Parts: sequence; C-alpha cells; structure tokens
Amino acid sequence: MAVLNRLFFRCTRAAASTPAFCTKSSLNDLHTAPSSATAALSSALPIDGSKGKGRNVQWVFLGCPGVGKGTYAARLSNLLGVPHIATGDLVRHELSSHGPLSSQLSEIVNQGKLISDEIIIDLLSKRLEDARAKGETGFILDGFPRTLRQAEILEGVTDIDLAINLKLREEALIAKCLGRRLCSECGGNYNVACIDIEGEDGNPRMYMPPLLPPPQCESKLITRSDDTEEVVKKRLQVYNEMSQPVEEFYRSRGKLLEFDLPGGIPESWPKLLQALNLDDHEDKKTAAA
Ligand SMILES: Nc1ncnc2c1ncn2[C@@H]1O[C@H](COP(=O)(O)OP(=O)(O)O)[C@@H](O)[C@H]1O
Repeated sequence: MAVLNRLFFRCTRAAASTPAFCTKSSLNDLHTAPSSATAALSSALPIDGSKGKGRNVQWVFLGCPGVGKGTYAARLSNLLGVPHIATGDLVRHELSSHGPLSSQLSEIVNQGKLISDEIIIDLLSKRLEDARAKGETGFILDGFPRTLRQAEILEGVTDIDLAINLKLREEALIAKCLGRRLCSECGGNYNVACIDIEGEDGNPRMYMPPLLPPPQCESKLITRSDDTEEVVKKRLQVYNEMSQPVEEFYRSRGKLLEFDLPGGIPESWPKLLQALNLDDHEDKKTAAA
C-alpha cells in the first residue's frame, strides 16, 4: 500500500503543476520498490500503451450503477474488437471461486461499498495479463476507475484516450438495477424492468422496454446479491460521492465525453455511435445484434 500512497501523493501534487509528471518512466522508478498492485498493473499493460497509429482504443466507461455501462461497453467491444473488462465481473468471479479473498470481498460488496484500490488493481492486472498473453490489444474498462486514486494510477501507467460518462435519469437507475438478471449458465445479461417515465419539466418521456432473455435462459435467471433496494441505494450514494473528482480528472485533460442516454438500446446505440464518430463503422449492424 505504501507504493500506492506514494504514487497517489506524487500524482496529486503534480496535477497542479505538470500533468505529465506521472509518466511510465516515473512508475518504472517505483518498480524497484517491493511488489505492488501498481507495478503489477504497469507490467500487465502492453509495452507501448502510448497513443500511436494502429493502436487499439483504450477507453473507460463511467456512470452510476444500472446506467448500462456493461451493455454499451460490450457492444463497443464487439464492434472494435477489443476486450471488455468489467471490474465488477472480476470481483464476482473472485467471489464465486471461494478463494482466500472471497469472504472479505463478499461482505464489502453486499454492503454496497467499494473494495480497496489495491485489491481491485490486482484483479485488473491479472485480467490484463491474460489479455496480453492472448495477444489482445486495447481495452474498454467498465467500472474502473471509480476513485480519483484509481484514475491517477491508470493514467500513470498508460494513455487513456477517452472516458465515456453515461448518464440516465435518477428515477430509472434503481428500477434498472432491481430488474437486472443474469443467466447462470451462459452469463448473458438481461433486464426485466419496463421503464416508462412521463415527460415533465421539459424532459421528454423516457421509455426503456425490458431486455428479456431467450427461452433457453428463462429458467436459469439469477439476481446479483448486491441488487437489493437497500444495497443499490448505498451503491448510488457511494458512486455520487466518489464520481465527481474522477469526472473532473478526465474533463481537465479533455478526455471526458458526457452522454445522456435518451432511452433504451434502439434509441441510444445509434446516438452513442454518432457521438463517438463511429456511425459509419461498417460492422456496426452485426455488433448491435
Ligand atoms: N473499480 C472498483 N473499485 C472498487 N470496487 C469495485 C470496483 N469495481 C467493482 N467494484 C466492486 O464490485 C461491486 C460491483 O461492481 P459493478 O458490477 O461494477 O457494479 P455497479 O452495477 O454498481 O456499477 C461494486 O459495488 C464494488 O464493491
């Protein structure tokens, strides 16, 4: 943790003067320190993560629980051929493995709190190492970074091109989390909530139809243990407390794309592609399937 704290301190101080202070080489200096989550993250990333011709996208998705980060990140990952890495999935995988961390993690997750930066970076590093071993390049991160420290550490080890901040009206978020279902067999994500919010105060009506499972998944649906009303409210509160500095971090670097979801997937997906200048992408029809 000492190295993380030192890096955090150096990055925070530097942000006021030289934003480029937290470079790969400054992290390399830190590699001489005892093994740390930060060093693991750095070495798990491609050797040259800096922007360059031909390099795949390195994007992050920000947004409240239930906003649809997973849905849109997965679609973009299909479209662009880069891995979609959701830190929530990594945490759930760790929980289901019943390894040494699982009881500690399950207590934190089921209270709607964030797990430590060090543990989440360690899980992410392992996933990125796998990606690297498979020859995958680029990534779309979903659910990371969630704290300013995570954003600073990530920026210190690689270049993030874009942070897409998905936004949805508050009334829809809780309903969407409570309607979320997962197929225990194929891992498919569905939503049984039908959201229909009347237009008022200048806001248009918002209609989001359910995303129902195919017949073969219907009897295998499960609900996440942290998708109860009480835990969802806590997660929204934690998100609202932590998100502003992360958004500001990317805004001040000119990397933040704010995107207000206008409704369900049929309305939102083409508009998101347009906002990302991907609307004439030749594969978009199949990716949306
Ligand atoms: N970047 C992260 N930092 C800390 N904890 C995380 C992070 N990503 C996921 N988690 C943990 O995993 C839980 C589930 O994450 P996720 O599936 O992304 O949920 P959400 O639907 O709230 O966005 C979070 O509530 C948190 O406990």
